Amino acid sequence: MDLNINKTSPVLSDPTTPVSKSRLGSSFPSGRFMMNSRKKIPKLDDVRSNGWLDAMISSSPPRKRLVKDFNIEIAPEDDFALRAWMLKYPSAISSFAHIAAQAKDKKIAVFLDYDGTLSPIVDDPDRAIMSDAMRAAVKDVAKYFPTAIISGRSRDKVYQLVGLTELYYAGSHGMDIMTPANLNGSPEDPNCIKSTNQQGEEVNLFQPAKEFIPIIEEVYNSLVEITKCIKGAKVENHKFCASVHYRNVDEKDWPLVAQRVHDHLKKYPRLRLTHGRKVLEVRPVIEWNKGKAVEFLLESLGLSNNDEFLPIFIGDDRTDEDAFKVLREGNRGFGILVSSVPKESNAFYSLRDPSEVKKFLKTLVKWEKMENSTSSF
Ligand SMILES: O=P(O)(O)OC[C@H]1O[C@H](O[C@H]2O[C@H](CO)[C@@H](O)[C@H](O)[C@H]2O)[C@H](O)[C@@H](O)[C@@H]1O
Repeated sequence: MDLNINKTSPVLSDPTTPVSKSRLGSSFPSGRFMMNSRKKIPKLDDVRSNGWLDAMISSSPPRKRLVKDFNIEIAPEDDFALRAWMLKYPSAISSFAHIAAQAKDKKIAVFLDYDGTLSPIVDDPDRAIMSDAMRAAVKDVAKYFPTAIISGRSRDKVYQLVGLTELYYAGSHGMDIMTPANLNGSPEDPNCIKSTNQQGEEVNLFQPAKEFIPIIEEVYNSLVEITKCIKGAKVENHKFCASVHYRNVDEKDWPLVAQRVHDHLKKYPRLRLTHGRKVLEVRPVIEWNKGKAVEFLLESLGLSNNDEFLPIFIGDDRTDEDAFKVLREGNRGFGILVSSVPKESNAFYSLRDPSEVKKFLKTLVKWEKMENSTSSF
């Protein structure tokens, strides 16, 4: 399908990593590895050599290690690796004094991912429910700091899961951002439209991939179709992107998931694929990601002056790295990676899991309250 891209669109005219070329190899024979009960299981050399399988295997800590992370059993070599990693990405809780020193005389802005950050990773994406205690902690944070959720899920879905009206929401990896209509500094952008939120208030919607809505709908339907015979596979439609989950697929069938998605996406050169935690994310080839969304929100919420504001982004996923990178490279603020196992990251600090995220958010509020009380003397 050929999309009619206008000049103001951030769509890349010459996509650097279209699914049909580059990383995935253009010589992939279509249908060669399609699942067919009468055919032998294919060799799958291509998905291996182009890195898809490695990326899929390393996309989330294996269950055995997660069990270790709950201190049930830690092998000495893992313990050593973890401690070495923690020196590079110190705990945001134990380093709080350092964070507070950086935030001195600045206003913190808080950006939060949802899955794996505010809610624990669970097998069924529809059951990734945030605890009441976490909701209360986020609500409290939003009383003191501008706070936004930037999720890979659709904006409606993440709002439904979080349910707090005091936050800003960006869904579909930042391709769907809602901000109040009355804000100063909302950029005059052709991708911005006026709308109303669920409370009937006027809002601005920034949707840089809106021309992709029909294609995502189409590809979602076909992905459902081509994965329906792979036990455990699940596809989600996030309006501006789609997710193919393989967490519940038997590991021996992961190559089939990869192959089917790969072969299918060859028909869509304007869509690309990124890896999340046991999920393949199908998204438009536009220059837009969570990092751009952070920049957009800082700008439109009037928080972009580095001398006045310190943005913090907390996330657990590869897609959060774009946000960490923007903050690190712009020397603006910093990322906090949520991980219980060593991972290379553009974040500065780490937290092990959502319960530590909650603790960090509470510490932030406590510190801000203290700062306010001492500054009023
Ligand atoms: O940016 P996020 O808010 O972290 O969203 C990323 C993806 O999160 C969800 O999938 C992940 O969490 C699920 C529930 O714990 C888990 O089952 C799955 O394996 C994870 O990848 C969501 O379902 C995806 O659509 C998001 O893209």
